[in-house]
Amino acid sequence: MAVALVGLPGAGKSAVGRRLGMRLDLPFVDTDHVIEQRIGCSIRDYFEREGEIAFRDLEQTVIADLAANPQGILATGGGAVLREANRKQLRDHFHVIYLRSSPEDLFRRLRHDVKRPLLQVADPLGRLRELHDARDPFYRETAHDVVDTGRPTIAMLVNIIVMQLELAGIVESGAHPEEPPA
Ligand SMILES: Nc1ncnc2c1ncn2[C@@H]1O[C@H](COP(=O)(O)OP(=O)(O)OP(=O)(O)O)[C@@H](O)[C@H]1O
Ligand SMILES: O=C(O)C1=C[C@@H](O)[C@@H](O)[C@H](O)C1
Ligand SMILES: [Mg+2]
Repeated sequence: MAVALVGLPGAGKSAVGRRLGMRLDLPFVDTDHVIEQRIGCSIRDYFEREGEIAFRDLEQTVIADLAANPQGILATGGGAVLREANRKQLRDHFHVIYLRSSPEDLFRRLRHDVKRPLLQVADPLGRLRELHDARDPFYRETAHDVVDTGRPTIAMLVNIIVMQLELAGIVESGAHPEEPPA
């Protein structure tokens, strides 16, 4: 069983993916972390040094490698869907969930962020709106399911996704009950 999460920067792919992996007792992999391990520096530094195309080439190689042996929960980079090859690899080898968020919600979450290279601009909200408009069709094209992240907490999103995976027959119904609140 392999699930991939797609969505804009800050949609919660890493945060939700990690918790989903714990809930389903599955390994969690984040393509951004795999890339950082390969390049030995932060994505932000790599972007500045080598440029976006070099980063996208590396991202495509990492996604192809992971799709050759799909397993667990995969959080993808926010721009992974920009290349058709990645959209196909993800859709063919994973059950893909689009974590959809409005640019305004993302801006609220990320306004103090300094790690996301595409948002280090004078008008990050405007940038998020542009990214949303440009990428939303690609996320939808890639995804088997769409989950709105505007109101639910991360824990609620994990419950919603587990329910969707049960309905799709990807996860056995009732096999992964919610942890009782501490
Ligand atoms: N539903 C949510 N409610 C509240 N906070 C959230 C929610 N989803 C994510 N966050 C918070 O927003 C921030 C960004 O989330 P996260 O790093 O998981 O995004 P991402 O989709 O992995 O982004 P990127 O594509 O840049 O890697 C984190 O601090 C996370 O805890
Ligand atoms: O939205 C994007 O294009 C990116 C998102 C991050 O996850 C990283 O993959 C990188 O910073 C590019
Ligand atoms: Mg992430």
